[in-house]
Amino acid sequence: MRYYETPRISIDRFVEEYEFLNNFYPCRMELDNIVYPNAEAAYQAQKCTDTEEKRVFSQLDPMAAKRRGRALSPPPDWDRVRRRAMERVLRAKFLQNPELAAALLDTGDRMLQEGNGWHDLYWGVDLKTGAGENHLGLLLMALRADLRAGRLVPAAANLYHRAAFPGLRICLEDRDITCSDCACIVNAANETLLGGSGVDGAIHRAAGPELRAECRLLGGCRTGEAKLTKGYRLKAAHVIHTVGPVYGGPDGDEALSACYQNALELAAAHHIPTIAFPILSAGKFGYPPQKAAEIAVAAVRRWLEAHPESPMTVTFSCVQPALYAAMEKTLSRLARRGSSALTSDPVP
Ligand SMILES: Nc1c(N[C@@H]2O[C@H](COP(=O)(O)O)[C@@H](O)[C@H]2O)[nH]c(=O)[nH]c1=O
Repeated sequence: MRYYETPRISIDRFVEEYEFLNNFYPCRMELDNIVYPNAEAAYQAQKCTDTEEKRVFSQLDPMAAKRRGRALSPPPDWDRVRRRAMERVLRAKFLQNPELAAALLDTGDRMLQEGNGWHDLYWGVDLKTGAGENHLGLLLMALRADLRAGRLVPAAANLYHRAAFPGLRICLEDRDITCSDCACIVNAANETLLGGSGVDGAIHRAAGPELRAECRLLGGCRTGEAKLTKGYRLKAAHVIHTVGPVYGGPDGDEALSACYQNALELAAAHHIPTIAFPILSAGKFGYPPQKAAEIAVAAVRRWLEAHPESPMTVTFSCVQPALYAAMEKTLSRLARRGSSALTSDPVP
């Protein structure tokens, strides 16, 4: 039985399908005219008084933001104002990402506790001893109550950027793949196909338990292979699950290319016209961003070029700034070579 299948009154770790409650969860939010890629970056930036210093955080992945924030000397009254700073960040995160507000409401009346093993007794509680003040959990529960009572209202849609590379039949977006408008999204699954952390947990949470029930019937999936299910509560009608390789293993790059090619083959066999990929193996499986980006683009290009008659357009959904930058660089280089037009517009 996996963590999220255990019947429970409280949610006492922000992992797997509850990872969206974690400040490391990738999601865009704007605060004081700066757009951040995750709540950790937005929070750590609040330690800076200088706007240009704050702006540096708009490009940081959560771990880099945490490290940089720790190295700063915070304002003298930080201990007094940090809870209020976190409240503003959480409001921005959930009100500007309506799908996350809905997921927070879906936690019902369950106690939210940021159980951790790194002895943060202010924002969370120690998983072993249960000691801690749990301010992050308390703020999330207060926000949930405000949402439920209608005192706070989420935006109608979230903000993201989309770069089109029409000559390549490829787009790049910096929004969460679970919000994709494509007919099919690709899940970076593990071999069990029963859900996990990262994008896998996010897709299972957004699709609902019916997805896990269908996945159970599939008998797992080997690295490099791809399997199709319905999308259930997702906007996407289908999900293709594929298992990328862990970085550094033998034949990993070939297996990674095979994931893209097999997913596209399966999509085409089901007459799926639009498909969104995350950058496979670039999260917990450890591929460096540039390498993962180059393999992703090369594999998709190879398939599209081999199928000129196919109506398929491919979107890469990429919420992490370092990965987005690597993808943009790789696609722009390719588009220039193909002398294709390049547009980049904020949406909606
Ligand atoms: N967690 C997350 C995304 N994570 C992205 O999915 C890819 C696989 O990472 P991993 O799941 O760690 O193996 C990787 O490119 C990572 O940046 N994407 C999204 O749209 N939404 C999410 O909630």
